[in-house]
Amino acid sequence: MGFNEEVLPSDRLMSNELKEIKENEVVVWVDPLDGTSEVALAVKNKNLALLEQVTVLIGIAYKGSPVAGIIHQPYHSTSGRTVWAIKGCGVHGLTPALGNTQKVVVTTRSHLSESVSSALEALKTKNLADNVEKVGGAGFKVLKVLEGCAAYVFASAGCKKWDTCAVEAVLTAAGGRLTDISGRELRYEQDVQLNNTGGVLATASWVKHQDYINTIPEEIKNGLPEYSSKK
Ligand SMILES: Nc1ncnc2c1ncn2[C@@H]1O[C@H](COP(=O)(O)O)[C@@H](O)[C@H]1OP(=O)(O)O
Ligand SMILES: [Mg+2]
Repeated sequence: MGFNEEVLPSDRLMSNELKEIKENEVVVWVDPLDGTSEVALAVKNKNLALLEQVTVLIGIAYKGSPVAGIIHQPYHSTSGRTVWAIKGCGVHGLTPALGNTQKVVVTTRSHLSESVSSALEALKTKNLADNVEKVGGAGFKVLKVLEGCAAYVFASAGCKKWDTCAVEAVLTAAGGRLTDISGRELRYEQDVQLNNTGGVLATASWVKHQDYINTIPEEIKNGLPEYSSKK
């Protein structure tokens, strides 16, 4: 990727801050097919309803933080939809929910483990999860959070930076938050570890992210350390 230096510096409308961006400070994280297991299952079982859970994710990070994201959902309704956000410019393609009567938590459909189940049980006891829905894909789960679910909880490693960059940008623009399950920020520099080894916790704007972090037991958090090297 490169900038067309003949065009950008001559654009008088562009702020100095934008002109000073260096190429190596920008990383684009792409997941061309998020929800791979769901595609496979949809084909195998001829269950086309599962295709709704498939998304294409494009996230742009600047100095390690997501600043823009696109979540394209090709099988939404009859013609698909594209939900996108740029930092400071709001969310487009969907109107984020401002609250809900129930706190529904979405989690993995195909990568369930003991730590995921234990984290969900702990959240239930503190009334942070009235119901749990198991659906596929990081993109689809964050769309569910934007549309009225309280949180997306994945207390397990395995999810990658390309699964979370775009969705974090869109969720943050809607007032929500996405971190690992210990509350650590996810980093998106080009040499960062690819796996989100600390799990994923995404919350809607109308719940307290910190309540979810405080409630997930320490032994689960300790079982999901973060590594600094590229994995
Ligand atoms: N153990 C794993 N191995 C590979 N990918 C994983 C794993 N766990 C999660 N993911 C990725 O994170 C996304 C969210 O996980 P889940 O649907 O299980 O909640 C998945 O769609 C998958 O991306 P992908 O479908 O692009 O391979
Ligand atoms: Mg993916």
